[in-house]
Amino acid sequence: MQTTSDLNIVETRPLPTPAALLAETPAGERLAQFVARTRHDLHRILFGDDRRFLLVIGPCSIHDLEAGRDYARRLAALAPQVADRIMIVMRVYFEKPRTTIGWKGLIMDPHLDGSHDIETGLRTARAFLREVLELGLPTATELLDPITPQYIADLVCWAAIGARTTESQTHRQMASGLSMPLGFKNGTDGTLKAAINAILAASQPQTFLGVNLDGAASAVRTRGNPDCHIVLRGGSAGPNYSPEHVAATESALAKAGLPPRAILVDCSHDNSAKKPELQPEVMRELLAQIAAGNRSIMGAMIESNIEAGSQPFPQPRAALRYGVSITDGCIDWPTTEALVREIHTALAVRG
Ligand SMILES: O=C[C@H](O)[C@H](O)COP(=O)(O)O
Ligand SMILES: C=C(OP(=O)(O)O)C(=O)O
Repeated sequence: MQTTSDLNIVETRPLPTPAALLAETPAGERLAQFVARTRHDLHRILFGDDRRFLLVIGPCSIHDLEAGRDYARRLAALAPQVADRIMIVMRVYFEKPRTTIGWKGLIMDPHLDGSHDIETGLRTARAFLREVLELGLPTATELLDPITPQYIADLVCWAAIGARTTESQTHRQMASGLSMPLGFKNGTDGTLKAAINAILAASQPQTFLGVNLDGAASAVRTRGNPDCHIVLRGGSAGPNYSPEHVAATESALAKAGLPPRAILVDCSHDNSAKKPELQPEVMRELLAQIAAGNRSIMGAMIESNIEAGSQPFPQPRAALRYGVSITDGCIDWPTTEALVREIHTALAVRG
């Protein structure tokens, strides 16, 4: 018989079920309460009932657990000092979308050697998210593979759909079933349409193919996620955080029948021309807009790590420098700490 399928498949390796990994690393009642409370607070910040500023901040990706812990401990010590005006949520990013190819994150390749031990990746991601929550720090992550959420979403307070997948029906359907506030990035071309369509689609009930907690292929029916919003990250035509861009975003949201005041600005990516050291300047520009009366910039995203910049990858693991990103460049910890304090001071104008 002529074989007509799986011609390009090398191996299909079954994974533990989501239920098995959840039982192995349970959230526990205390952390589940913390996640639920944080999501509620995020909803109130994003949609206008809470005057705190949302700051999603942390490494572009987690590749070294010890450095990730070190970063999380520093952020957890800083967060309470500014908590009256800023809600800090740590970027705990395990899935990296690539423009062409490259390391796809700790879930896909936890040993950083191309062995793609996804089982260990999922297990490690769950355990690390729990550690961050244990520090009292809310968690943020990008959700990329549509099966991943079953393994980790209960430990995630805020999620992003990235610029490369905002236009994907698969991701919009997945978002419609997710339980946390979720930001859709604008497309890599810098236009808003895909993100606005995504918010509309994700707010509606959807039915799609997924897996249940026992790992069985399932038809998943959703209610729609009412807590989706836009994230401005710039695009190929340049940044999109100026007052004019923000005003245009407000009117595009209003025209689509969406709340015009739930905008998060990513200071990194094309808003800083991929030069991480420019992020504080972008942030200062946002603070100037807020001081001038802007009421729609509800928060910002910053890529920050222990050390500045990024390092080439792949390279031998032993040669990697501690605390330096292996994906996008970041600002270092001293810059981060000073910037967070500066944001806190500047936000006094909002009362
Ligand atoms: O935030 C991370 C990157 O910008 C994104 O994953 C794309 O990376 P790449 O263009 O290096 O593949
Ligand atoms: C991949 C990311 O961003 P974007 O989708 O905006 O490129 C990210 O925030 O890690």
